[in-house]
Amino acid sequence: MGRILIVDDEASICWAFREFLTDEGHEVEIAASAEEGLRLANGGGLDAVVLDVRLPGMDGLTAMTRFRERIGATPIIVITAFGNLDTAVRAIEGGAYDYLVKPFDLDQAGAVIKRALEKGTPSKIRRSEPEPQPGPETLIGASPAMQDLFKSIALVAPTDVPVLITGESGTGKELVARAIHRHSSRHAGPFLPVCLAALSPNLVERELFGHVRGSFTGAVQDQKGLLELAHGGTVLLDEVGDIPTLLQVKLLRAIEHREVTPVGDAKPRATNIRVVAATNRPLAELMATGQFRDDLFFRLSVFPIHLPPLRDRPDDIPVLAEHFLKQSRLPDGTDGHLSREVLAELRSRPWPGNVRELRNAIEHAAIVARGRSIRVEHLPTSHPSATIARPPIGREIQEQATLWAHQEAQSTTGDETPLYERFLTLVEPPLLRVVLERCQGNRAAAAQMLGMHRATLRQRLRKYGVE
Ligand SMILES: Nc1ncnc2c1ncn2[C@@H]1O[C@H](COP(=O)(O)OP(=O)(O)OP(=O)(O)O)[C@@H](O)[C@H]1O
Repeated sequence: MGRILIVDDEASICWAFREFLTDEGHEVEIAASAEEGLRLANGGGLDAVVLDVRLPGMDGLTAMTRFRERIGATPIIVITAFGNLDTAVRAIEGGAYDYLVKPFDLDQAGAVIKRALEKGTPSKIRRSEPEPQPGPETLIGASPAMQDLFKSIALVAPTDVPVLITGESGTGKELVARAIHRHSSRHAGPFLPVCLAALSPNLVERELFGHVRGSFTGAVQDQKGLLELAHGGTVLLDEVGDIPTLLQVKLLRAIEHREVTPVGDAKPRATNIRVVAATNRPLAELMATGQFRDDLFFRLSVFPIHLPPLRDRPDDIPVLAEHFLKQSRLPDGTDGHLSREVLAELRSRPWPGNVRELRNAIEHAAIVARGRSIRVEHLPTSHPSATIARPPIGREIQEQATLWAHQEAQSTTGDETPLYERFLTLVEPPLLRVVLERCQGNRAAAAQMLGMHRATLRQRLRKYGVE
């Protein structure tokens, strides 16, 4: 049990905390401002502090340093009413044990306090500069998913572990990778993105690892690869699922041993890089089909971050749209806000191209509106939801079949039916049904379309009970 100081100017929150924590057997002190909290902290004997960011007078983040002088490593849990990446990073860097975004429930807060009392605060404390005005690299978001994302970035950035960012095209994977780099100790080093899907397979090796003179026709001089050029910084391996299988071992070696061997060279060279990988294809499925090595996957995904599609986080649409409007050199005469009708229209669209498509739509509308307020008719026409990017269906079937085969091959349920037979029972009936339908029930035509003898077709239809 501990003595906990709550610093919040909202009386209802203090009251709720007092009730809840006293019931749990803790002793609770309340302060309505940072100044009052600091005075109470002077008395010593605290086991944890819960500190709101927005306070009258001195704000919570500024007060953190002062609290640290008084309470040493005692855990501080920060509460914020709205989160952005800057708040998250400053809270974590200031040595906050964790932070809670309002509204939170008391059970959640209680669990965080309990963990803090058990484990204490991580010792690494570093000051950060507040982020400048929002710019093209600022991550914007108001949804719970984005709040979680800010927290993940704040937690993972100062470490050196590899991060795997997944999400559909245009959800902001590269922006997240840049934010991780910017808030890491490597921020003064280079950030080098490489899109593996854009390189031909034989170029990938040279691009990543470099080459030495004479290693192939045209190699007139030594050339460092990206993994060496990024020494001291971060490499973003975009579309990492597209890296040729043979190179995956070499990449794993580079990450694990921090060394690269250029094409045509025998001696490895040391390189100190952090790898962030991104993909919009599910790597687990590529692994199932043998296109992606398990060991590389586990190495890259030490800290996975998933970015949900924009249609699943509509609360981000208004803040993103107004951010893009401000970025698009707002003409005079508008106040930078969008009307209720425009916001409603934006929220109703499916955004298959995600945030990228939204940004393009706002830029388009700003041009068409020519300095006046944007109206619904200024927006480009919406694409129907059917255009939501899906992988080619053949590939999907192959991936599903592979997953199924892995599962069945391991299964011990004792089904006596041979595996091949069971597989056909899954895939044949829909095929036969569709073909028969197309041939309007004419079995001879269906057999011809299927390339199957009529008697075989008849026998299969009977077996599956297809009419
Ligand atoms: N949360 C966000 N806040 C502000 N801008 C964003 C956000 N998410 C995405 N964007 C903007 O949307 C565009 C696409 O983002 P980004 O290139 O990072 O996506 P991606 O997921 O890497 O896409 P792809 O898979 O096609 O490479 C960029 O202009 C980026 O600045």
